[in-house]
Amino acid sequence: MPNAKIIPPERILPTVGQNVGIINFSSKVNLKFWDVGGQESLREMWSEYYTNSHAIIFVIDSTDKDRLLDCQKALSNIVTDDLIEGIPILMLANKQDVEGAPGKLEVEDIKEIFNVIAEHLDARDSRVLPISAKTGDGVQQSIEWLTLRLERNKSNRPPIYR
Ligand SMILES: Nc1nc2c(ncn2[C@@H]2O[C@H](COP(=O)(O)OP(=O)(O)OP(=O)(O)O)[C@@H](O)[C@H]2O)c(=O)[nH]1
Ligand SMILES: [Mg+2]
Repeated sequence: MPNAKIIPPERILPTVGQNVGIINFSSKVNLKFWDVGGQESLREMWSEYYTNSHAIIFVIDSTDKDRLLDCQKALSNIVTDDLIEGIPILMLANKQDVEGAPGKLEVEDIKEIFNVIAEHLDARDSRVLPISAKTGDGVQQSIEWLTLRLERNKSNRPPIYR
């Protein structure tokens, strides 16, 4: 994103509380993000956010095959919660910049696995997109996808006007 703040990798620590960020997507649309921790012990807090969320972004480490099953379980728990009924879910296959890691998953494989979970979501929009948080590749497209879905889901979850 052109106006995004870059945080040096050595300053990124596991999230324990929450990080809040705002992206001014256009003159009319501001997106507010709550970045919450993914550690097992912190997951029970996720549902606290559901009623006030307009979308969920689920970030997957594409270089870590061993944690895929864990990701699947976590995502299944999210999508079966009634509190998020109808809201778009974007799954990001992150770390696409890493070449040739032994445990790396192809985006196609990630899509296949996560689409099986997403199939259970009635009319809800969901998508797996490749990104690199490090290089920024794919981030713009992901935000565009999401913004379009938020627009579509406006009557179900109206935006907050300020
Ligand atoms: N190469 C590469 N490294 C990344 C990328 N995204 C994150 N990392 C690195 O991966 C490590 C973990 O990143 P975090 O952002 O802490 O991961 P997280 O999913 O937020 O972890 P929790 O806060 O515990 O949920 C850090 O060392 C990051 O610098 C990426 O796209 N490419
Ligand atoms: Mg984090």
